[in-house]
Amino acid sequence: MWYNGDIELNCIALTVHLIENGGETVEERERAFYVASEVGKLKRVMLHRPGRELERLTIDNKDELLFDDILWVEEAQKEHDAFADLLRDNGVEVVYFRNSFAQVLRDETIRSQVLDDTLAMEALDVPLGQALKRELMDFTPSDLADVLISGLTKAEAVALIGPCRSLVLDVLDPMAFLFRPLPNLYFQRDPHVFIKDGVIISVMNFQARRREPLYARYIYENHPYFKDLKILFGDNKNDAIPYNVEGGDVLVLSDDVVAIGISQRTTAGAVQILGRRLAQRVGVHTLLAVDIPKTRSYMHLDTVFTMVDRDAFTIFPGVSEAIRIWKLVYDDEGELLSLTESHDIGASFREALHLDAVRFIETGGGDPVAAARDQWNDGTNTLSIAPGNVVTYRRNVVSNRVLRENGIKVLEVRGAELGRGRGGPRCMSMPLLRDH
Ligand SMILES: NC(=[NH2+])NCCC[C@H](N)C(=O)O
Repeated sequence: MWYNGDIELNCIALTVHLIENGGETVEERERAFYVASEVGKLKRVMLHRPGRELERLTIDNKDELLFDDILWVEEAQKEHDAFADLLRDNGVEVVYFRNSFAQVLRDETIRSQVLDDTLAMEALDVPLGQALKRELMDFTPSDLADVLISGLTKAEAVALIGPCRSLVLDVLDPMAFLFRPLPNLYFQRDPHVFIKDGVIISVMNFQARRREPLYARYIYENHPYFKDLKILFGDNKNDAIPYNVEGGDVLVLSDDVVAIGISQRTTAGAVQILGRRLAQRVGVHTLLAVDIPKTRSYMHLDTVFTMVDRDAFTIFPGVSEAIRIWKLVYDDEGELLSLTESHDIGASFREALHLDAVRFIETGGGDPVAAARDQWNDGTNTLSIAPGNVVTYRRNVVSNRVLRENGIKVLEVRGAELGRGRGGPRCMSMPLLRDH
């Protein structure tokens, strides 16, 4: 079963243990969320099962919506369900974004604010916006979540509100969107990322994904399950373009070290603000800023570099020469104590992780053609579910073999359709709870 309906999250027991503490019995709740590692045993993850939003893709809009092809939706759903089942079979609890969103939409005030924010992001005229809002307010929370995710065309809007005197409506084709679909939502890694007991709500680089973090923020600010969560970025009006940051660029290496890519999607300015906030709010004092080429095929750091074991990373060799890396160290107040460029990636990671050595396992096993093919199909985008145990797409035959030859346990999932959106198992999952 992939879909647990509206009860999910409410019924994830926040287990209450009664523990003895100096003779006194106190309650301790099991943590609902905490991430201080890239590879510690994965316990809970947020996913989004791709839905009707993918049926909106056409050859004309796919580029703007950040896709390279038109997906066979049913097949993508089957692949995604198999991915979720594999995680469950390995002891990971799966929480669905859509359900959490539907739960916060039960509250009428929140429904109204979400609709105001959604409509304000599109240039609609006021009477049209108001007419739409009136209708959408009457949707069930679950239906409203679906419409907000799958978008609304002019034809659908007209069917909903009836005739409306509006220039905006008149100029649009029937199939044009009044608000856009969110087909990239199944890449859950990007709009939000947990670091310890905090979350970065991303500022997305492209218009096509800007409503994803907006809806995530409503969940984090209102869902009782996320009570006491610290918001690290994205909750004030200055955390906005051009201070972009996307979750695919963030690697939580330990409870004191985070690596962030400077990429097509994340700017150095945002990285520096984040460095200060991470030190002040969640006690992460070291930040490794990793500058990578700014192109679509390497859109995020996790497309060229992921951690597969406590001392091992997989890396796309095509960029290793181009990578530049800086270490930023902060004090508890968020003062920047030092900023140093390093010319040796291995040494930076070894030192930051307090290890004697780190291993780099090359995508494609040193063959440049296999490496480029596998990187494009997310062969470097591995999801660790335990130290030395990763989930990858089956299609990356060479890279999977090389990982195994290096002692990594590889669990494969089909990604023939899912991969056409340019994201792999890591992009599709957002860890909420991991062991250290
Ligand atoms: N963490 C990642 N690498 N995410 C991949 C996201 C792919 C998506 N189509 C986009 O362009 O935004």
